[in-house]
Amino acid sequence: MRTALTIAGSDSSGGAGIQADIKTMITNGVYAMSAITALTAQNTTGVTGIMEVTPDFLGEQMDNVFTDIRPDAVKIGMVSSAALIEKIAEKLKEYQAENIVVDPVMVATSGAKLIQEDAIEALKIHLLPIATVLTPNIPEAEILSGMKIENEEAMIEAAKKISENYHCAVLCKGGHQLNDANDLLYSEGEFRWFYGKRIDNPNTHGTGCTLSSAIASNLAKGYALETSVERAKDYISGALGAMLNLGAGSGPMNHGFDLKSDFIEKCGNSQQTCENVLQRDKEV
Ligand SMILES: Nc1ncnc2c1ncn2[C@@H]1O[C@H](COP(=O)(O)OP(=O)(O)OP(=O)(O)O)[C@@H](O)[C@H]1O
Ligand SMILES: Cc1ncc(COP(=O)(O)O)c(N)n1
Repeated sequence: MRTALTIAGSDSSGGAGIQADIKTMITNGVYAMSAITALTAQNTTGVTGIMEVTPDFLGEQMDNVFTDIRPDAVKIGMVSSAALIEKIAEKLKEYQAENIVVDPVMVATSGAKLIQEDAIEALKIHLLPIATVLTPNIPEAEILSGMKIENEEAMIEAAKKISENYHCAVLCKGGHQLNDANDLLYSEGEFRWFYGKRIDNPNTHGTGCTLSSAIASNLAKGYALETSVERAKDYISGALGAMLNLGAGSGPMNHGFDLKSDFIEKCGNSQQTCENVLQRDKEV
């Protein structure tokens, strides 16, 4: 069985972070492991507390994983401090980790800041250059590229700039755009759009975590980057289209979505999503 490791923060409400990553990895057919960077006390309405682990303890978790069940892919989510980022980079290099997906989590859907200011610089210096693919949303891509993104041309320009500056592929996610939920992949000088109809679902807690974990799972299974993104986009459309509605704020998605339910009508990739997800379920 193929394996994946998530290095991220725990979300007590189960919608984002480590919990979303593990749910996604299991349903995408890989064995899931975790190295936890911080505990957060949060729910669908907000984050009330963050307790970081020490860099040494994070390193110890990674040592235990890599020296026993080596991950075929690694997903990195919330890492709030520069010292933790440096430790992750050191260990990934030591173990020559492959298929590294970096989701540069900065601000939660609920508005809480999940990264310290100096950690953004550490992210640029230590993690981006070793990433296989980086998955910023639009506000994160604006910070990393230093430019405003107000349309699809600017999305292409920003992704190109980040990719060239940090030598990694960039998937700029369009969930924060006004119209459709189209994501742009810029890799090795080429770009490709992954189109998605905007699903009328206010419960988007953990969409970024879920998408990056689904990409990591597919890379772990040996799919090429473009195919991994395509399959991950189908997965997120299915999970959002299942219209779970829990909690008082922006709620979590349904990872156990049922293909026979009516979600196909609601999600953008329609029949293709259904076929890809059926194929995925067969592989599991
Ligand atoms: N309403 C929606 N309908 C369809 N797809 C969506 C919707 N919202 C987000 N997505 C998709 O979900 C994925 C995550 O995108 P988004 O831009 O929301 O990331 P994010 O802001 O990092 O997520 P998070 O909410 O976890 O912070 C992308 O593939 C995006 O296109
Ligand atoms: C531990 C953790 N990691 C990531 C997010 C971002 O997810 P979202 O933007 O959907 O709140 C979060 N809220 N909590």
